[in-house]
Amino acid sequence: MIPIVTAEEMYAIDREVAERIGISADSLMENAGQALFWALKKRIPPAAKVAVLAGTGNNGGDGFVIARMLKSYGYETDVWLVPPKEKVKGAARTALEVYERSGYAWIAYEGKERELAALLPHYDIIIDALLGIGVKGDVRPPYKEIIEQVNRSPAVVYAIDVPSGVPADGGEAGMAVRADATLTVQCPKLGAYTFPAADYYGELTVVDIGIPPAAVQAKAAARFLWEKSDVVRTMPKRTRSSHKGTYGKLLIVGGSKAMAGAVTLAAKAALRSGAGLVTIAVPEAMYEAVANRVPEAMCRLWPAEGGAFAGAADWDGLEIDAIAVGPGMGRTEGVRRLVNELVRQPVPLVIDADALFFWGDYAELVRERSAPTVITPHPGEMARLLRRPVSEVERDRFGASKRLAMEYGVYVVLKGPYTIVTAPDGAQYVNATGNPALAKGGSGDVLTGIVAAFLLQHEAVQPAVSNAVFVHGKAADWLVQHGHSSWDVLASDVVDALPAVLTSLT
Ligand SMILES: NC(=O)C1=CN([C@@H]2O[C@H](COP(=O)(O)OP(=O)(O)OC[C@H]3O[C@@H](n4cnc5c(N)ncnc54)[C@H](O)[C@@H]3O)[C@@H](O)[C@H]2O)[C@@H](O)CC1
Ligand SMILES: [K+]
Repeated sequence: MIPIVTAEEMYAIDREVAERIGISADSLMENAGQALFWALKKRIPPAAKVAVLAGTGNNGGDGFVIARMLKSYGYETDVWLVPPKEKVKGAARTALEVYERSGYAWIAYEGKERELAALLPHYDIIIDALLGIGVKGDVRPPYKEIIEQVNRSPAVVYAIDVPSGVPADGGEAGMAVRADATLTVQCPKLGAYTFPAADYYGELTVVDIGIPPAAVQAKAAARFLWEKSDVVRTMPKRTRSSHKGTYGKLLIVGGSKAMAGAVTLAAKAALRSGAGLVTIAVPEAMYEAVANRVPEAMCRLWPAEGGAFAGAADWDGLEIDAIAVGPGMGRTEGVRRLVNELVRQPVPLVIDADALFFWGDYAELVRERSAPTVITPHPGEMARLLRRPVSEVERDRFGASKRLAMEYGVYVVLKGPYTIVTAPDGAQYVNATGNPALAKGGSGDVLTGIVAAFLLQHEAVQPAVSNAVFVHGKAADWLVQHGHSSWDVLASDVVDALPAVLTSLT
């Protein structure tokens, strides 16, 4: 799990490292520049013509350490310092002076503006060390003009820490570097996972500069990238002595005449994800539509009214270990009553799609539940739950998820690129698998099935949910790597790709 931080947390970590642990700011910058250089060296061909663009702050300081190493290793490198030298202070000043004493020259941008503009299109590589996490507001001249020219240049652009001009914590970027790749220092910043900021990053690489984990833990909120190694570590093993009961009895409640496929997709996904026994409960009017679609699942017909649930459940002889409710069930009065009843059941519960529509009715009941509750809203549904505009949710996905999870004691899965799983204690886990192939009806139903199945098989809820989100995204990634485009993938293809993904995780 790689910690993800805000700019404020990163500064607090730096202070902790300098003041309590005793690694000076100068040493830290030297370590950072060295580590960044080795990461760049793997990517820069020996004959490349390189430009390092350095700004006023410590981001520019990183640039000078990198530039010194590039020169020492024989790379043809021009180093442009944007501000007048006297403006460079602290650790960045040290890095600049060490560079000079190593016998290397730099070019002052002031007075040579036209020269840089003429040269930028001719570099093979541009290293963007203009502005880091200290950027405030819209980028001012002369950075604005330089960034414009960088973005027009055909060179490969590597951004140091963050693409210059992009707010570290996310949000609108005015003028900002559009990097081919970003090498971020020690911890990715929130903006790397928040759109539109994330669009500027290109491929993200985290470069460890040797900050002790204790310093990060002391100063950063519990917010992590959930990676493949975390999935492999936490996926439950299936034992030889197991039987179908070991893996749980899942009830999936959903469907209406207008939306027959959702519930069968969820059921198939749950079975493919290892659920022991799956029963689907659908309005009785839907028998034709679901019968034998998933022969491995059992089917319950509950009272219907106008093609949707009438509101009554039938628990007769039904044994269940978890419930998933929502896929394709519509938003009728009957559905409202039924969802209210399901929330009262003392088993783990996944609430999705139309069942979330009635959140206002049963949110207080959810707060009192003793079994875990997982809700899986997309940003539009999330906005409704919070009674806020969607744009506000999109700007602050981390904050919005955390408020909801902590207020109601639920696990929140805020869907979208970089789905965030938030636990009731506020800890957050970001998923980086998935691609635009998932932007299609049915994707959410598949996810609900996987989440519910994993809940039944994992000891702890958060790994179950995060693993489900990871696997769901990975299945879509597998498809586009194996003959599919991101246009053609169907939700049922995602289910069919689960075997390939699951075998790669054990
Ligand atoms: N000890 C540390 O603090 C470390 C910092 N590191 C690097 O230092 C960076 C942070 O350093 P700083 O805090 O100096 O921040 P920056 O390097 O982002 O520089 C901030 C400076 O840029 C200028 N600026 C701010 N907003 C601007 C705008 N809108 N338009 C034009 N100019 C603007 C101001 O002069 C400001 O002082 C990180 O991103 C990382 O690259 C790394 O070296 C690791 C260690
Ligand atoms: K930068």
